[in-house]
Amino acid sequence: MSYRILTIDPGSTSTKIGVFDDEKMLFEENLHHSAEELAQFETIPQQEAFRRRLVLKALEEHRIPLESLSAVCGRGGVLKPVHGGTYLTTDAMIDTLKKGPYGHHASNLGGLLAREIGSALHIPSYIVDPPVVDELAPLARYSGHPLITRRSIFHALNQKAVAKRYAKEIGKPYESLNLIVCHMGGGVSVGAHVKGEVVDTGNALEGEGPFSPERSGTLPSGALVDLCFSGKYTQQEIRRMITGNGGLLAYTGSTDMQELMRRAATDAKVREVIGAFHYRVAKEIGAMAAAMKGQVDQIILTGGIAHGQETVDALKGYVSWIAPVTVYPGEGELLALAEGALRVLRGEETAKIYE
Ligand SMILES: Nc1ncnc2c1ncn2[C@@H]1O[C@H](COP(=O)(O)OP(=O)(O)O)[C@@H](O)[C@H]1O
Ligand SMILES: CCCC(=O)OP(=O)(O)O
Repeated sequence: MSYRILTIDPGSTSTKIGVFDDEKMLFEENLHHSAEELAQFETIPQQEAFRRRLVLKALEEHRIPLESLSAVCGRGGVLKPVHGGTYLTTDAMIDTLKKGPYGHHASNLGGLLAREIGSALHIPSYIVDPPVVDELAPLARYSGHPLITRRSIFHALNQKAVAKRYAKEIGKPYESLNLIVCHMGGGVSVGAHVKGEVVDTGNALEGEGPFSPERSGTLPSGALVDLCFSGKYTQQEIRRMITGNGGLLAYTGSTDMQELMRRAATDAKVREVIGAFHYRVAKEIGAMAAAMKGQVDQIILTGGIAHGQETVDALKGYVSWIAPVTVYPGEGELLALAEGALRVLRGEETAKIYE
């Protein structure tokens, strides 16, 4: 039996979609949304109908009859902490994605879009490995103060997908390996994958880990408190410094690593900032190696920035003494969504229920 899956990966400025016949991609498209288009919506969930119309238009343009779809699978979202796997969209999930009690992120739209399109067609809708996959070991939850517990919010979908891809390529089960996966895109996350579970990572969405193109990562807490109470910034402005306007953007005015690499040829300041980015990412990989007591089979670099040879070379220079390095540039999120839905449709896995 063959299945046709519509996959949807919403980002802050685009919605990536793909249609798969089983594992074979029929097409993928990156639907860009301008700042003006999105400015008409006050909240992320309010963008759902606008993005849905564009998704349905793209299906029409690619001559995919809606009745030919077997299931819809979206990337999402910031839910309460859950274990990895494929989740059926439920009313409880939709309520959380709309209200955002655990956080707001464009991926919240993945579940909302999947559910709306799926229920109109009377076909199942799912999400797979949302960013809130939480498999942290007990010790990894300690922050340093009992009022603050560390959270696992990371690029779970792509990290798990590349880790499983590596396992498949070397012919071993994912559950038998110790891997450090480093995702470098608009956000950056580093995960310690021990025998199939991400036992340590951080909140890559808000203020933990290395800085990224648009996020500050961990900041010295005393200095941050001083900024918060300086009277110069609103709460929203501080939050934007941490997520959206932090990291490479704050230092250089750009989130585009390719552009920055070009500028670095003649601009010593930009060269140093890129050097600091590599240094900070490498330190996080080292921290995960320590958490794994040095028992690391492989380090995997992934995300858009892993396309850059300078970054790959710089990181190898810092961390290849820990373990060999494999590079899977870009992100396989659409295929990972299709595979997650297929495992359930084929009966290889039971869809989990978000309560
Ligand atoms: N060939 C490349 N070399 C270096 N950086 C690259 C290359 N291609 C893309 N990037 C960088 O990857 C980043 C975007 O990564 P991506 O995974 O697409 O992010 P997201 O999906 O989170 O928006 C940008 O900073 C972009 O400049
Ligand atoms: C860390 C949560 C997921 C995330 O940040 O994704 P993006 O980098 O795509 O925004």
